[in-house]
Order: sequence, then structure tokens, then C-alpha cells
Amino acid sequence: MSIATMIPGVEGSTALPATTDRSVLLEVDHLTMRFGGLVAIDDLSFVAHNREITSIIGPNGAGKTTVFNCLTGFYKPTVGRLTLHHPQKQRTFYLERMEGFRVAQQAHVGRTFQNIRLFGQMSVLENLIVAQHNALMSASKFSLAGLLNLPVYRRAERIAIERAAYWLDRVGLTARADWDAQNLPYGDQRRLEIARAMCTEPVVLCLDEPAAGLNPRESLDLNDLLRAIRDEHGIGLLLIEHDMSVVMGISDHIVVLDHGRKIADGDPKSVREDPAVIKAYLGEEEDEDLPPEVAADLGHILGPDKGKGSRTDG
Ligand SMILES: Nc1ncnc2c1ncn2[C@@H]1O[C@H](COP(=O)(O)OP(=O)(O)OP(=O)(O)O)[C@@H](O)[C@H]1O
Repeated sequence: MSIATMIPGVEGSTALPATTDRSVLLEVDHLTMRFGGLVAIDDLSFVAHNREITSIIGPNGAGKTTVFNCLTGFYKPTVGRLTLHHPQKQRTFYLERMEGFRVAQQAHVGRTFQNIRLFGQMSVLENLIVAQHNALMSASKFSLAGLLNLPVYRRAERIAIERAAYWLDRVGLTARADWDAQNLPYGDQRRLEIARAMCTEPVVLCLDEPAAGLNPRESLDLNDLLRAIRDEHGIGLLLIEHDMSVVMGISDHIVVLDHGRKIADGDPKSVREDPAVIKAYLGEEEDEDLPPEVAADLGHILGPDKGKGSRTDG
């Protein structure tokens, strides 16, 4: 079977066609996460739709990464239900009940990390092959078919290599396929992490600050890549991002947290105008002068005429 029949966006694909289908992909109900006496997430509910980019924003410590950690099986929530409606398998997964490693394996929730976590001493290509470990192990019948190099394993191996090649091309890293991942420039490492997550064939991709450390050009390219993943690959994206030009530029839907609580939920325009959001980002002392880069970020959220305040980030 050609990789073209397996990867959405490639000629001959059998994946879901790119439509305007906005079916609910993920439901978060009454999610609460306590660490001892600290309530990191406090009764949070929201939905994310298929084929949309949903951003979760809020000041430092608002609970954004904790939401991702609960969704992806790194944390067990104290209370709450996380329901994934898998559009291809027509199945529902209760993520909070699953063992952590099964969340990626069975429910196909992929993620990238705030601090890049590549296999630094493996090549770029090897990082993408290792990401397909589950499929390869299954095809090898957990060793025998692989050891004997049976056709079923050879086919799975070929598909894994073709998928890796496809994603190398999509993120512009084909020429660096043999480099050790640790030797890539920072922006390339960020894109390799996204490619690696996509090689696991997620139905929802959670991206934790993918634009961190990117220059403006790289940041614009990232926007294009994320839009293309949404539009061509028929999945939902969840984004945590401090760069408000990225958030406001590509989000279909934004959920705003402050001290673990949801304070706003809607499209970028309504969130930008929401008084609770303005207050969370500006704080009470609106006259305080901010550093220029912080004022610029606030300008992206609140519009050019408002860029002063005391709270500092996305
Ligand atoms: N494993 C943990 N143990 C104890 N407290 C934690 C743990 N993980 C997160 N927290 C706390 O939960 C709160 C929310 O943290 P979280 O990292 O989710 O916020 P965030 O919005 O992602 O912040 P940032 O934007 O700075 O990354 C913080 O007070 C943090 O210290």
C-alpha cells in the first residue's frame, strides 16, 4: 500500500476529506486537579471541535500545562471527565480512566512539550521512526515477525519510513534527515517535534508552546504548518502559546484560564473584548508601565490602544 493512501493531504488519501465539519472532538467536564492544598485546575469545562485550533491561554501558573498533562495521561485528575470522540474509530474514550501510555496508543492523543524532548543522539529520521514504535511492534508480533523479517513486518517498516519521509518533507527537514537531532537549530527541533507527534497519527494534537524561541519568520511558518495540519489532516489541535500574535492569528476558539478557573471561552474577537480577560491580563493597576515586549503582546490580545498593565504573558 502506498503512503499516499494513508496520509491525509496526499494524493490518493483515504482519510477524512477536508470539510467544515465541526463535530465535538473533546469534552472536558468539571476537571479539577489539586496538588496538596494547591488547586491548579478548578472545575474546568470546555469543548474542542474537530478541524479547529483551540488555544488555551492565561497568565503564568494559570493551569494550562496541567490541563495538557491530564489530557495526555501524565496526570490523573482529582475530579472530572475527559471524553474524546474518536472521529475515525467512531469510539468514545474516557481519557481520565486510561493508563497514561494507552492515551497515545489507543485514543491517539499526541503532544509536544514546552521543553523540547527529542531523542538528541538519534538522527532526525530515527526520531520519526521511533515515534511509530507501537505500529511496528504490533506488526512484528512483538518480535517473531520482525526477527524473521516476514512480509507483514517489512510492509509496516516501509510504511513507517514513507510516513517519516512525508513529514520530513512537510517540515522542511529532508536535507537534514541524517543529522543528530541535538545538532539541529532550535526552530528545526521544534518542527521535528511536531513531525514526530504527527507520525503517531493523532486525532487531537496538543502543542505546548510550539512558537517558544522562534524568530518572527519561523513563527509565521509555524502558523502555516498548524493551519495545514488542521485543514489537510482532519484533526483537532489544542494549543498553549504565549505568543499572542500566533494565538490570535490562527485560533478558531480560545479558552482563557486564570488561577485554574475558566474566565472566558469563545472566538478570538469575543475573547479579546471580554472584560474578565482584559482584567486578568492587565491586573488592577492599569497605569503601571510595562516593558515594550509585554505591551506588544497585550496589544495583540486587547487591540493597539490597550497595552498597559501588571500581568505579563499568554
Ligand atoms: N506536579 C506538580 N506538583 C505541584 N504543583 C504543580 C505541579 N504541576 C503544576 N503545579 C502547579 O500548578 C499550577 C499551574 O501550573 P501550570 O504549569 O499548569 O501552569 P501554566 O499555566 O502552564 O503556567 P506557565 O504558563 O508558566 O507554563 C502552578 O501553581 C504550578 O506550580
